[in-house]
Amino acid sequence: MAALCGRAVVCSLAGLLVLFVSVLLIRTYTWPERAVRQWHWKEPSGMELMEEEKEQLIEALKGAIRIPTVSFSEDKQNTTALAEFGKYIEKVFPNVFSSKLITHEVFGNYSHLFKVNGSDHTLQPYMLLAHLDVVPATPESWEVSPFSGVEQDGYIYGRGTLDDKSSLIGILQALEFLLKKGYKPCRSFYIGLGHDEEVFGHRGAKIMAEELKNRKVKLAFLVDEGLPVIDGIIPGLNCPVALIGITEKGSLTLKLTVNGSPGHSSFPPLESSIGILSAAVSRLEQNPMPNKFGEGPERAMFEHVASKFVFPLNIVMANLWAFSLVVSRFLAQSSSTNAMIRTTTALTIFQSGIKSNVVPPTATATVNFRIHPAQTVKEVLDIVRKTIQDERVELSVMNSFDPLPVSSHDVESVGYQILQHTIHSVFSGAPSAPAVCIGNTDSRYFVPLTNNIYRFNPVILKKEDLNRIHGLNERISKEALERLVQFYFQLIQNADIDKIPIPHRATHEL
Ligand SMILES: CCCCCCCC/C=C\CCCCCCCC(=O)N[C@@H](CC(C)C)C(=O)O
Ligand SMILES: [Zn+2]
Ligand SMILES: [Zn+2]
Repeated sequence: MAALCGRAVVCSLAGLLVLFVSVLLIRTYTWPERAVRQWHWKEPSGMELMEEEKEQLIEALKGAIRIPTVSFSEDKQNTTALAEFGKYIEKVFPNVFSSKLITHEVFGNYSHLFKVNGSDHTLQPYMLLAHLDVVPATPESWEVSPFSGVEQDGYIYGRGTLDDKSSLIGILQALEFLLKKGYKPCRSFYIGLGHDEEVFGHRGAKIMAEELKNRKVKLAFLVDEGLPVIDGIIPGLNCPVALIGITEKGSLTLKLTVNGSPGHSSFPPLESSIGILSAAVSRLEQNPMPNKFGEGPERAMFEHVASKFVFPLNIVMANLWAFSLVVSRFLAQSSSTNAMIRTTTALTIFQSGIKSNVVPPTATATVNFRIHPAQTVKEVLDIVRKTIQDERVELSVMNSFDPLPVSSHDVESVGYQILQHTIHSVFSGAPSAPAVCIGNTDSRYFVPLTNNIYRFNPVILKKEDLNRIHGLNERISKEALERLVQFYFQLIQNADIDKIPIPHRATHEL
């Protein structure tokens, strides 16, 4: 009898195992199935750049890099360089500045807004954004001078080659080439070039967005800087994947202050302001914010590209219902993937002390949190207070905003589809996936103008290149720059698609 029962249990377990494995395999090899509306795309013209055009483009970027448009802080920018940059683009892109189709305005002295008037006024306009300011660079740590625009081994080096002068030059150069070829857009579009993105964009993009809102402009979609085409960044993902930022994380910057008792270092207080503050920031770093994998759009990103993972990770990614815990733990291991799954905590400034034998009265620290889409500023603040648990540490909010709304990214979404189609054709069939942009962009000021904001940088980035952004030896290959221009060249033409998509056939596609 016992043997019979034992056999029944074994059989049931075996049955369950077979069922489990079948579900995994079915979901892996038939899912995700998404009925994709196929649109009638017109073939954009002039995909290949001529040698002369390539040369013009490379020189245009090098010249832009040589103008040190550095933003140090909101009140400290290289305004001479910002003004020079305005004159520079006017010289390098004469057709953009003289075309009868285009109007040009300057905001906040150094930001530029262009409107390219299309022929079909029934189509809602769209907008391309980029910025001309850059973060500072420490020349002594670079292999080449950061503002020399030097070319080495097929790369152009310099601050801004990735963030964001490449996109700025790419957009204007694509438009310049199109105008030269006699192209006239159907759909109107705006180009916004902010001059203070790196220091919050209050005088550039924010003012431009407010003015467009006053003019009652509504945008079909907006494309700004953001996530790249990642290559080799997620282990096991065996092809380049374009990440389209459909939302961006919120941000909270806190100043922590401890006022202690100052005095002679020969009879120090039992607890100094530095000691109390150090313990507080250490607690914040040692206790990361909760892992939120699966509660925001990051889960859809992995599902979109599940089939591109190597075996057996393809099975794991297609079955996050079963494996999300293990995947989230795995993603927490590296800084770039960790940023996707939780609110991050970055200790960025620590200040105290003036002399080795003086116990300082005050210690301050700045902590910057990037808020996961499933959390809010308020929730993060509550966790911070509970984690520090020390009344002697005063908290003050320097700036904060909640995560941005999630833009539409379904088969009916005109902007997303235009972007996805353009990426597919320019990046040799690379799949794209909706994702959370971990940094903040000027595009957040345009939320009142459109529900469809996409943050995408049309450049392939490898793991070893990630730290070049805002880091040392920032560079772009000449090939990548050409591809970036082709991207905008095609995007502008693809955006002329009719506002009502024509159903063609349904298929299964990423
Ligand atoms: C699944 C893991 C994929 C991880 C991919 C990570 C790729 C990271 C590459 C680029 C980072 C995105 C950068 C987006 C633009 C950020 C621009 C910026 O620096 N903005 C400032 C704004 C601030 C208000 C001054 C910022 O600090 O965020
Ligand atoms: Zn940028
Ligand atoms: Zn930046």
